[in-house]
Amino acid sequence: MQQAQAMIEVKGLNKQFRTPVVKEGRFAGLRTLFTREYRLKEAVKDINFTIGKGEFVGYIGPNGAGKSTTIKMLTGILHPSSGEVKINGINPHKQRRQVAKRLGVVFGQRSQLWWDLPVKDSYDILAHMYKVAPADKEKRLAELGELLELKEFWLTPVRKLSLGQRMRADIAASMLHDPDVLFLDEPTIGLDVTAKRSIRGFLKRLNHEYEKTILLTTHDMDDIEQLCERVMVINHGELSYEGTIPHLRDKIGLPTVIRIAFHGDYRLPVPEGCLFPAELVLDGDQTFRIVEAGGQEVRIEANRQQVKAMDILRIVSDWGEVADIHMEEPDFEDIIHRVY
Ligand SMILES: Nc1ncnc2c1ncn2[C@@H]1O[C@H](COP(=O)(O)OP(=O)(O)OP(=O)(O)O)[C@@H](O)[C@H]1O
Repeated sequence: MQQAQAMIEVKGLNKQFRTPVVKEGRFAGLRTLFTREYRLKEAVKDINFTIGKGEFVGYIGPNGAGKSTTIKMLTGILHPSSGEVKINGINPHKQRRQVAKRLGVVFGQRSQLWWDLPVKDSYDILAHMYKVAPADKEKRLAELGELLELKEFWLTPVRKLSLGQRMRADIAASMLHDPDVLFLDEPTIGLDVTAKRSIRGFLKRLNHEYEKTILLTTHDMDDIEQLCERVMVINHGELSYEGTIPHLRDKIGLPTVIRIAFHGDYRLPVPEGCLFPAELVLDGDQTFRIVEAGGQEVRIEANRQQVKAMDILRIVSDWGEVADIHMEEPDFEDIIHRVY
């Protein structure tokens, strides 16, 4: 298999912050000023990863885990304490301007557009700042206008846009200079379900059709599940997981819940008066658990890596006449909660 061109390369990345220890008691302010005692905060510890061209990768972790610190080092805003970052072969700290040309950044919580100006005027200013040639600007705005459906609010001042429109306008702004890599920070925060769905649709198209490499930080696990093929989890400054979402599901191994409704009587293969949950061992050491049985419904839990859905169906059909069967895969939020 051909290896994708590396777009983001991070090797042995560390960032420590030195913050003054604040004294307590009388004259605390003065004593803090003069004692020069510092506390070291290791915000990012020996992080290594590579993101290939055209990948859509999630970067997640609890509050204060080190996500923003990493992104700031990737964009060249922060200088690493040690380690190396390359964006399409360029070092963002040493060649910040060249890297800025290759990067687009979207912050869900703040806009890069001018609040009182019509959307179109913000694009004129940004195109000028990024030195985008007028013909290229017109071509890109025509494409982005169609992709992100900007025309309906082209002449509206940014402060009058809905949050969903503002996010679309901001995504277009980040794309104006045709960057290779996009950093998205909470791009769907505060949006209603319809606006979220449309933003996710646009982001998918940017990734698939325009081959943009995207690194997404968010606390919205639906964004991650629906958009990212790969996820990196950072916790206390260290990468605690890196891989695909299905692999993460398998690794955490939360069970699938299966609800079976029976027509009429059914007989469970457990002793009379047995307390639930009851473990059942099948051929070949596979196990699943009957968690609850009441009325016409039985609830079981199984690890789908061990027990196939067809085996479960075959087994429960021996207990009685199955009227309905319903499977609930483990919730992604619950899986992530285990990783955090
Ligand atoms: N300039 C700074 N000076 C001192 N400590 C800092 C500084 N910036 C970040 N930190 C600390 O580094 C750690 C990582 O912070 P960071 O902002 O990277 O976390 P995060 O994962 O982005 O969190 P969130 O999800 O809340 O945005 C935190 O403990 C934070 O308090």
